[in-house]
Parts: sequence; structure tokens; C-alpha cells
Amino acid sequence: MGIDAGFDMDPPLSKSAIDRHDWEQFIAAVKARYKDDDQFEIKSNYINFRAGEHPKLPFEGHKFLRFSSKISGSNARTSGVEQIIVTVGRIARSHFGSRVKYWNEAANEYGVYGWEKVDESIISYIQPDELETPITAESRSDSNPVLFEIKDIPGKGRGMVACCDISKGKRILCEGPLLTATPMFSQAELEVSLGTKLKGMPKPLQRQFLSLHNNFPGKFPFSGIVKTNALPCGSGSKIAGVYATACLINHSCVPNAHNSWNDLEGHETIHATRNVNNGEEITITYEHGRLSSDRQSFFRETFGFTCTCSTCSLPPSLLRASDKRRAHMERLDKAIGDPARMVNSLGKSLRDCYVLLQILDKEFDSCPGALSARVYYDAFQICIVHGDQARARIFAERAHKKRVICEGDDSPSSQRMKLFALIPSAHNKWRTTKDSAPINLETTTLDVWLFRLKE
Ligand SMILES: C[S@@+](CC[C@H](N)C(=O)[O-])C[C@H]1O[C@@H](n2cnc3c(N)ncnc32)[C@H](O)[C@@H]1O
Repeated sequence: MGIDAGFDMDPPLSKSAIDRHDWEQFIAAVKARYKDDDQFEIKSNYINFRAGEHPKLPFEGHKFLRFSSKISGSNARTSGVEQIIVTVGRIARSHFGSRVKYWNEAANEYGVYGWEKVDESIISYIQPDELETPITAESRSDSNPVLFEIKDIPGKGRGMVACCDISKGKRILCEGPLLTATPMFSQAELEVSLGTKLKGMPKPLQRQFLSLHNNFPGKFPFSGIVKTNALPCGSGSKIAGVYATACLINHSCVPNAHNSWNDLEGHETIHATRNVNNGEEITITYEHGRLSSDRQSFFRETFGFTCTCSTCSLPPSLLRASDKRRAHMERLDKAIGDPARMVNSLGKSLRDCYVLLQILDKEFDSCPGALSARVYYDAFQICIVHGDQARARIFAERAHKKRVICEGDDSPSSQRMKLFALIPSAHNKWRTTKDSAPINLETTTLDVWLFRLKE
């Protein structure tokens, strides 16, 4: 007999394009989480976990009713299947919310479906039977409320458009990458590496990738798609992710949403950084700073397009005013980042932060998003360097609040800011008390500690 546990999808997903799309995002997130795990196995039409009773996830979401296994017995215990159920269930929850129903017989909880129906559904995983329908607002079921739809945007190709009023800080999307790519020595090498990755992907995901826009068609079509669409996995990261939906979001120099890579969860999130009206296009930024002419050259060279956003389309006098603000922002940013100035001119550095926040508000319609989170963090660091914990705490609180709007409370940076707001001195990793040096060490070993030679 034994004890079973798992989660059910109630109500089951439909075959609509939106449900299919959401399921593909979920499958991509599971793959990102387990890609290096020996127990994770990709079959032609489903994912198999070699743990417990081998719970499975089909690539066709409408077939899925239950993910479960016996959790009692030595096989279940040694394979850690219960943890897999919890983790996969958590990822499912982040995509499907309360539709995912956990149950555990140890707690006298039972799934919503009978075993006969569940077994039938699992058998059906083997044979694919897919439908192709375009994504529209109407195709999303009521239990899965629609926030956006993908539409043609004049002059920009496809884009993401709000289907209801979206409030500031709302998570619009949470998505695992279809694939990630790293720069190679040559484009030919990147093309080969992408070809190998694509071959290993299930057909629906391959199709998603190939359907993305390509501004660089020709000899290297896969790298062209990556170049046009990839978003860096974290600021300054050399690894970039390609996403089925996030890559349909167009750029604006004054965006209303923020994209952020969560390294712990292996997914990208999109949050509204200001209130977005029903029918308004949702935009992120591919690049923030610089004068408009520099931005345009950057977009042309790097992504192969000319920006037609509301800022770049301003009449010349207003565009000059925007450029003037951006030039001032760059000067202040540079001055604030100067470590010597940070140490020697505390007052000036803090005033620069204040002025920068005012200009950001003006340039970004009072919603500068992550840019203001960064300035508050800079102000926090300036205060911490000078032992001013009272101000440091308030700056960390503000940085945290801004981060939560852009990335949610679960992002690593939001969590870090939360910690600094609670314990500002936690920022100082080198903090010691005068008696915490090791004792009785001979000079060479003491020097290893003293000069941090092993770090
Ligand atoms: C990541 S894709 C975004 C989705 C794309 N519009 C599509 O149809 O799949 C980036 C491409 O969208 C277009 N695009 C994005 N933002 C734009 C903007 N502000 N102005 C003009 N074109 C833009 C450009 O062709 C750009 O190379």
C-alpha cells in the first residue's frame, strides 16, 4: 500500500493557445531547475523523474492531472521523491496559482481525481496530439485571468499589451528560458552550439524559439534569433536567456515594466514599474542611459533596429531636454561611484544621490524603477562606509521597497536589501571585533589569515 503524495491540476488545463503557452513556460522552468540533475530525464513527449514511482510531466499540458508518487518506503526515501514533488509543485504554483492542489495521504488529504482517470491520462502522454491556435485574450480561461495579450504594434512587430489595468509592482510574467547562450569565439561556433541545444529540446519549444523575431537573418539564423532577443541573466552577466514570451516585449527608453533574472529560481520576471492602463503596451528597457543619438547607434549595431519609443519620437526641443537630463544623470552616477569621493566627500556624495533621484523622477515620469533602487543602495553604502547606520537603515528600506516593485519580494536583491534594512552592518562582510583574530599561529599561517591570501 504505502503513502502517496502529490499535486493535482484542478481544473485541468485546456488546449487553448494561452494554456499551452503557460504550460510551456512551466515546463521550461522545471527544465531550468533540474537540467543538471541525474534523476531528470527528457523523453520525446514528457519529462520523467527517476525517483520514487517516476512521476511525469507531459509536454501537452491539457493531458496533465496529477504529479505524484509513493513517499513511504526506502526507494522513495533514498530517491528524495517527496522533495521533487514539493519543488515541482512550487514551480507549478508560481505558474498556475491555486489551480495546483497539494495533497498528502499522511495528512489524510487525497487528490481530486480517481486513480483510473489519472492512469489513463498518464498513458496518453506517449502519443502527442497538438493543436495550433494563436494567442488572444479570449482564448484564456476565466480561472487563469489574463494580464496581457500579444498583438501587432505598428512599426515594432509583435508586442505585449495589457488586457486590464495593471497596478504598479504587479508580477506580469514569470518565465524560465527556452535556452541560454554564452558568447563564443565566433558566430559559427555559437551557431553550432545553439543547433545542438535546439536538437535536444522538445518540438513545441523548438518551434517557440524559431518563431521569435530575427533581425539578422542569413548564414547564422539561430545566433540571429539570440542576438535579437536574448536578455542577460543578471546585470553584466555573459549568459543570456531566450524566452518564449518575455522576448515579445518591446523596448522603450521610458519603460513601464522591469525585467529581472532570478538566479536562485532560474527564471525571469516582469513587473509593472508604474500603473499600466488596459490597452497600453507593456515595455521594458534594453538599455537605459546615454544620449538619444548614442542609444540609437547602440540599438542599430547591437539589436538591428531603430527605436521609435515615445522618448525617441519627441519633438527636437523636448528630446534635447531629455538628453540634457540623461547627461546630468551620467555625470552624477559617475561621481557617486567614485570610491575616493565616497570616502572623502560624504556630504557631496549624498547630495549627488538626492539630485540624481530628482532627475530620475523627472525623466522617468516619477517611476524610475530599478534605477532609483540602485541610487538608494549607493546612498546606503556611502553611509555604511562612514558608520552612519541610522541613515543607512532608511536608505536600505527605500532600496528594498523599490526592488520589491521591480522584482518582487522573492528576488535575491530584494532579500539582500531587506537584510540590510534590518541589520545595516551585515553589509560589512569584513567586520570583526578586535579579539577575533586567531591565536597561537606561527607567522606564515597568521599572514594567510591576515592578508586574506586564501580568499
Ligand atoms: C525582442 S524583440 C521584441 C518582439 C518583436 N517586436 C517581435 O515582433 O517579435 C526585439 C525587436 O522588436 C522590435 N522593437 C522592439 N522595441 C522597439 C522600439 N522601441 N522601436 C522599434 N522597434 C522595436 C525590433 O525589431 C527589435 O529588434
